[in-house]
Amino acid sequence: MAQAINVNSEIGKLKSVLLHRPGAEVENITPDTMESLLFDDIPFLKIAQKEHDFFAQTLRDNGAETLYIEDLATDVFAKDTAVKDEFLTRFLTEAGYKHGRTFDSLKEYLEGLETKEMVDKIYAGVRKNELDLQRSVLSDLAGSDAANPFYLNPLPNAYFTRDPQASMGAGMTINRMTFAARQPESMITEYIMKHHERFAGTPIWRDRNHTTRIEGGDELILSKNVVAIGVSQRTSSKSIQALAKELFSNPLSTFDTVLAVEIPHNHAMMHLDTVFTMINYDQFTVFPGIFSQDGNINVFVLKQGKDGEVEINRMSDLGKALKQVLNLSELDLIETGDGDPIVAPREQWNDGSNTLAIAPGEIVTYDRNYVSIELLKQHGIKVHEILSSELARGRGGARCMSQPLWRDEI
Ligand SMILES: NC(=O)NCCC[C@H](N)C(=O)O
Repeated sequence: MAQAINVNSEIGKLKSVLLHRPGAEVENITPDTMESLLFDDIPFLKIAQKEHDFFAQTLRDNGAETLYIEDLATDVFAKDTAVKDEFLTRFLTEAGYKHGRTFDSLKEYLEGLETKEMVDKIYAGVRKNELDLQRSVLSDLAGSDAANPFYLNPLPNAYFTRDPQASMGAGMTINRMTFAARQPESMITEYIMKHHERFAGTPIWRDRNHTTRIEGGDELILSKNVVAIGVSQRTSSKSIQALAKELFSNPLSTFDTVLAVEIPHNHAMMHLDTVFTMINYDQFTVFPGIFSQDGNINVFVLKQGKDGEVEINRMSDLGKALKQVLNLSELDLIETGDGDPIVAPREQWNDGSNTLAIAPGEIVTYDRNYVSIELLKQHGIKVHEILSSELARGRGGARCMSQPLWRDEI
């Protein structure tokens, strides 16, 4: 079987990447549900799609294959109705439906659609008025569920393909996500990884059947041996340690070091990649707000210890830790918004730190963060600017919107 995934850095030339084009799910965000759906505003879908197409075209123009997760899911379910049936049963069960009237009607409704339409519906959500059940299900009429106009909630964060899974070496983690709003997304990944011929034989370092949480925005591949993982609002220290153990012991893994970086636990900095990205062999973007007054941060170097256990070394200087684990003599940490107390948090909020490297020293980033962009250019970085008026309202940038599947070695 041909290897499907090869990601041994954040910066190797990008050859293949997984995307999701925002769809009807974005138009199912309402002012009441915005917060629980992890949005700060309601994007204008038509423009968001144009911006996303521009992003995808930028990647293709620079030599990357763009694969859409919704197309891969459609391939899987169109090919095998038993797999589609099993997926729907599990999807509805995880959404809280047991066999019975609502479960059966939802399943029948989704099965009755063309497969691509069904996949789009899984993302968009199913409104109650799409099924004719209103007078026979008490929970539709009374109690807290009655207020929700959806039987299946929309998945508007799906265009942030970075998070439900993470390519790592030749394998992948399929993630148990933190919030209910995003948990269903990684089930779609699970079915693609298990059943799409392109991914047959791909090692899964960690699956989603866990109670401890991890999200791809926290998983950064620094080299063939080193991953950095954020201890964040979305990723717990327990899951990092468990993943480290797996990476250190699995013969298919080349990783021997995990750098756990503890960042503030809040919505603006929900993942490590919202405050820190690798853009060249020795250059990184960093948001200064993650450091204490004296410039420190909790960084933990995890290595293989005795008897299959993990050995942990605590540090407080991010630059020193990076130099140590990557064997670098020099390091260029480029501050978002040039470290200005007004510009830095403004540009970080709109994902100025969330750059996607498409080759060493060459990145894609939102056009709106012009102070950071100018600074990056001064540091010798080649910048491809993408449109950001609507996409940014979901609080994620170019790295968040992409899941590399193949990068050339550096
Ligand atoms: N890697 C990332 O930072 N992804 C951005 C995710 C934004 C999305 N609204 C979320 O809160 O999960």
